[in-house]
Amino acid sequence: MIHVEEVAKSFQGKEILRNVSFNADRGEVVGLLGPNGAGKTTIIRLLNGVISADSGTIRVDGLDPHTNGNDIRKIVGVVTESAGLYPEMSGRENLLFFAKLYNCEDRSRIEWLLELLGLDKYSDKPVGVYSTGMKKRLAIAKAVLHDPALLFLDEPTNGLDPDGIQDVIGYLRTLNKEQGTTILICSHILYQLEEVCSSYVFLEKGRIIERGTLSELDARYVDEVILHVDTGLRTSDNEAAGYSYTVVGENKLQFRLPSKGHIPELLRSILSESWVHSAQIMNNNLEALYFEVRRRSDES
Ligand SMILES: Nc1ncnc2c1ncn2[C@@H]1O[C@H](COP(=O)(O)OP(=O)(O)OP(=O)(O)O)[C@@H](O)[C@H]1O
Repeated sequence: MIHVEEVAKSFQGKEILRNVSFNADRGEVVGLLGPNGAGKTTIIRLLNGVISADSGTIRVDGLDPHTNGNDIRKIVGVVTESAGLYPEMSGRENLLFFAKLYNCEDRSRIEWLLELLGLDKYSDKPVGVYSTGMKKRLAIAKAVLHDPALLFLDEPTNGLDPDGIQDVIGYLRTLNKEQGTTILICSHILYQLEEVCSSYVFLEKGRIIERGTLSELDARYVDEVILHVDTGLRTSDNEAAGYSYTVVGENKLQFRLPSKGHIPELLRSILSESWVHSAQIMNNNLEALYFEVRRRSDES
């Protein structure tokens, strides 16, 4: 669905993207993760045909954004920081206005989207009084009015509280599952969206430093397992089943194990002495992997 190969882009002689290559298959949710200024928004603008690449190949559903920008914009929805909503108009009026503008007026879809995004109760209120989260949700509704096959989201969780983030994750997951929408999400705090992404592309200073699914990244980057066990166990030598531990909180022990294969043996041993309420691997979530990928990239 998205094919990017060896793309380069400079602004005023300054290289912003270099040798950028990645793919997204139909129905995938890809997270594009990188710090401020890495070039994430520039990639969205290239994919959407708003700007052109200096070199390399870009295809969106087989189309070249440089020459087929208008066709691409028919099948793509974009959610950016500036949603371009009219504050004096209600949520419903905004959606109706843009649906007419885009030539896709479908009142039942507008009502469905207002309900899906939890805005039906506020649909008659002016957007000027909406909270940041409500505006963000309305921006998503606006972007998918024409039922796009592809959705690009630039920092969709900026300014949202934890409830708002959970809501956005839920809506994106529904759109992906129910409509089969392929989604590209750009963020510098993407680990909030870990539950919705199927794979990740890591961008740093305009270069792709890593890509893969969470389990592929886990296999590549997690050499030892840092395990936190919530247990009543205490031993005089700070060891359990031959593994040493450090106490990192009330009833919380931290073990460093050579691999996941050692976890059952360790837990069996602890359980024979005391209770265990939980055991959690701390270094294989997206946040931990993100920092590890960047650390190793800095070293090389
Ligand atoms: N039109 C432009 N003219 C000149 N420089 C630009 C232009 N657009 C982007 N840049 C520069 O390109 C770099 C990458 O910008 P971009 O907005 O793509 O980064 P980003 O990864 O989306 O960052 P953020 O997380 O802050 O949104 C920045 O240094 C930015 O100043």
